[in-house]
Amino acid sequence: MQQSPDIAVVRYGEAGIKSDKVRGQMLDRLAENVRAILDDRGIPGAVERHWSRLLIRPPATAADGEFDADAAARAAADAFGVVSTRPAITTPPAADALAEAAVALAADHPGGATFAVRANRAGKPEIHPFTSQEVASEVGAAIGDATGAAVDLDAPDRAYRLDIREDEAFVSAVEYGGPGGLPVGTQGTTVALFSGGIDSPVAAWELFKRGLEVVPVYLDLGDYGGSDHLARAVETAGTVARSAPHVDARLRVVPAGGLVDDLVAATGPTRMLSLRRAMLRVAEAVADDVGAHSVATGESIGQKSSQTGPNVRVTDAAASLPVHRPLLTRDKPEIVAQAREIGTFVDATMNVGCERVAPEYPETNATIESVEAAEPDDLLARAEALAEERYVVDGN
Ligand SMILES: Nc1ncnc2c1ncn2[C@@H]1O[C@H](COP(=O)(O)OP(=O)(O)OP(=O)(O)O)[C@@H](O)[C@H]1O
Repeated sequence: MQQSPDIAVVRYGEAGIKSDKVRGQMLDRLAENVRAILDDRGIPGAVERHWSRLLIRPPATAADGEFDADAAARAAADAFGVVSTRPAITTPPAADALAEAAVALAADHPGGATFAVRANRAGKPEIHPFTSQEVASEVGAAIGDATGAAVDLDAPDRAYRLDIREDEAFVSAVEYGGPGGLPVGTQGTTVALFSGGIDSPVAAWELFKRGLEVVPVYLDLGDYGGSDHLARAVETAGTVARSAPHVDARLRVVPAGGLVDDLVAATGPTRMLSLRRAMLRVAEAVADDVGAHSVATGESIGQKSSQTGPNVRVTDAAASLPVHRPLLTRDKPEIVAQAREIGTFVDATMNVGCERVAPEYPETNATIESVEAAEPDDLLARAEALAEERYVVDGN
């Protein structure tokens, strides 16, 4: 019998609790997304939908030993909608076969580590001559005999998992956590204002996580921006898009230096609000072109003067599409921790971009009237027109 993992088992979350029709559509999409990640990373694997899991098996064309179940499981764990993945050994659904596979996996059981066996059985009860609990203790006894390790059912150092179905079973000792959420492509498209700083990449990641296709838009602020600022945006956009390689999430760059220069010359305390309003209009114009239903930012309430409650009202008044702010209620340390975790945190804080455009004494409690009175009359129309000048930068 096979003694090393020959399959990757993929568990999904919320898609599984939808109505049959919606679940079917979501799982087709999830399977497609996992295939795209495997292709993008050059990992062979045939993705199947199967009962309450996706399975990744060796492709029909794979030579012996060419399929790397662990690599497939690790890659699939990046797909939005996936809760966890496990490289596993396929066995017949019989207790002795399950025990043999588990003992094979226990060959590298760390010395002194405790373990538990978790069994999950589906199918008609009469098919298997055991309950989940009975088979778990039988397999547990075999692992204990082979390794001398102690059982800890509450907080084991390692869990051996048995996924038992009517005609086959899967035994695993390793589990990779996925992001959860919904499969990308199931919730339409949004245009995200993307500076490449700490917040907007995390916001884009959160939007992907809820199944949206994200089109990132960067405004090049001319003398207030800089090539390193743009390079950072390209790099972080590429990092976020790695989990959805079949979606066109390349950075759209809009040359906005002239508009910013004029805004700096014309405005004082309300400048950042006018800039944010112009940004929203650029994003809306792009949204119209790409068929997006909304726009998004990385703003968090009260984090900056332009993001106070009253000021958010003023910026939103320039938009007609819904403005999504996935980080609205998040604290900065949490956002920083998440940026590190998803790989978008950039160490050097650049003193470029919005920080340099900001006035010395920014307004924190603006009214729509005061902002409109200060900003150039043609600002929003000019912002819409600028969207036409966008170009695409591919970070990969
Ligand atoms: N140059 C830019 N191009 C596109 N969007 C931008 C740009 N600068 C800011 N934004 C958008 O405006 C939001 C608020 O920007 P601001 O600089 O005030 O805050 P921030 O918390 O530093 O954001 P970030 O960390 O995302 O740069 C950003 O999250 C982003 O959505």
